[in-house]
Amino acid sequence: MIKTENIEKYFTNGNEWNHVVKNISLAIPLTSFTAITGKSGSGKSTLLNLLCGIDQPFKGRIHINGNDITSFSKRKLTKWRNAEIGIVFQSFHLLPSLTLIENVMLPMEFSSNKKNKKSRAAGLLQKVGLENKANMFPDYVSGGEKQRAAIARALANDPPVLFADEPTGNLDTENAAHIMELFLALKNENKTIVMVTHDLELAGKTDKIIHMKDGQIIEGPAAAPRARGAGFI
Ligand SMILES: Nc1ncnc2c1ncn2[C@@H]1O[C@H](COP(=O)(O)OP(=O)(O)OP(=O)(O)O)[C@@H](O)[C@H]1O
Repeated sequence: MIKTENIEKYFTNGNEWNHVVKNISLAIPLTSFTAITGKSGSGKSTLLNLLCGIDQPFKGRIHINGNDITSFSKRKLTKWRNAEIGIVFQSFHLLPSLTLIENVMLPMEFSSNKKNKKSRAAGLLQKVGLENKANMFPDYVSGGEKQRAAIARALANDPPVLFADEPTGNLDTENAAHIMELFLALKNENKTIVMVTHDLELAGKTDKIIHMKDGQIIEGPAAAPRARGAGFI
């Protein structure tokens, strides 16, 4: 279960405070696929960054699979992130000086399991359909291929939970559909996926939509018929 209790986030520009996440309590069950939608500036990425421990709430608690990540030290949080979650970004964040397979192997370097890194990374690239591009550098593959490599990297340490921030934002419709197929397949392999997206059509393919407005969750577009109870508490 991914659970937040009354989380709050403010940003300041030095003069005034911007209340970006307002007292959000939510619960997302494991092995579900949830979309976070809402207008630009509504707080989607900020909420996602809090859920994956990239950022800290000003107030409130965040529990991921029984871990209160808001109680973790920086060091523990980094270790937890590397082992327990995968993150996919809109702009891929691949290291340009490493080949695709080296990018996928990178998180394994910081894991307790360093065995068979290359064959595990090759298996992940095969899973995302990039077995023939393993030795290419990111600058020489397409946007869709970069994102598939980024997903393979997010899966490097076989985390139960994947967070994705606008993973299809830089892709055309066909590539976006391919990325969605991958996420849906991963959900069927019992991964828990939380994805920020502007795209209501893509969001409609998930189990549940969490709709944000002005830092709060509001009742949004209907969830897909196979919704499995992700929601608010
Ligand atoms: N690091 C930061 N410092 C200051 N303000 C920030 C920071 N990050 C986000 N904000 C502000 O918080 C608000 C919410 O931003 P956020 O990126 O979470 O929105 P969003 O819904 O993801 O928007 P978009 O769809 O455009 O990415 C915005 O007003 C933004 O300017």
